[in-house]
Amino acid sequence: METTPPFGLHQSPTERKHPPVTAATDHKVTVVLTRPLVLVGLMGAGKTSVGKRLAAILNVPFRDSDHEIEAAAGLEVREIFERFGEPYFRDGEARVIRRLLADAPGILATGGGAFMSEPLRQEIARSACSVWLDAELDTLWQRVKDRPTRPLLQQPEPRKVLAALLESRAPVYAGADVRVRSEPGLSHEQMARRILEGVRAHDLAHPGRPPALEKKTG
Ligand SMILES: Nc1ncnc2c1ncn2[C@@H]1O[C@H](COP(=O)(O)OP(=O)(O)O)[C@@H](O)[C@H]1O
Ligand SMILES: O=C(O)C1=C[C@@H](OP(=O)(O)O)[C@@H](O)[C@H](O)C1
Ligand SMILES: [Mg+2]
Repeated sequence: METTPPFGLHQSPTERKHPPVTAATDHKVTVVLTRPLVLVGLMGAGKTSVGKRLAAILNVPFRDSDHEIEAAAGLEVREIFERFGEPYFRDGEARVIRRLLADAPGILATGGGAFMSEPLRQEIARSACSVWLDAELDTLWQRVKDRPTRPLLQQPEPRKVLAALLESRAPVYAGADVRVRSEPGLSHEQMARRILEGVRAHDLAHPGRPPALEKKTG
């Protein structure tokens, strides 16, 4: 069983406006998150729960756009949909994500619909590294079916709704920088470590861009 983080983390000097945040150290190697990791994917993919685990491993801030919207509105996502409608929610979601993208680099879990916005995708591409948590319909359904919190699924035949969303959104999620498959049986911890591997592989494959995870020794 893995018990130690893959590496410690120090925020390095970057061009961001926020000061460095000192984080866990591990051995002599430190790693700096130079831009946010933005988790995208359908409801139930694990953006919120795996994202929290990932942030804990890296000892960086965790933010969830749904949570931020709820805190700002003083209402649950379901209530915002009911009282003000989806377009109102999407406006708030875009505003919140823009704000969080400008924040100190950390893990940002988005709501499953956020990445459908072309302008937001462009902003995420400029200032972050996006990671698609890609799970099969059966896996997603098992995870969301008993919860009343997702307004898009509070209708007849919710599994069909989820299937249709997966079909229409998957090609858009596929535009994320990194794709990590969420297979049944993989724990949150294993998923978080897969994400780190994926981001490192993406960094190596794109030497022209500063890496999202910068390794430092000493
Ligand atoms: N890899 C995983 N292993 C086990 N359970 C998971 C995994 N990923 C997500 N879950 C569970 O599925 C449910 C939905 O996950 P959540 O993180 O809220 O997804 P999202 O934010 O993408 O909608 C939660 O109960 C969560 O604990
Ligand atoms: O897919 C979507 O459009 C939505 C996903 C939800 O977040 P999760 O993906 O975290 O469940 C939440 O933002 C809202 O219910 C709409
Ligand atoms: Mg979530």
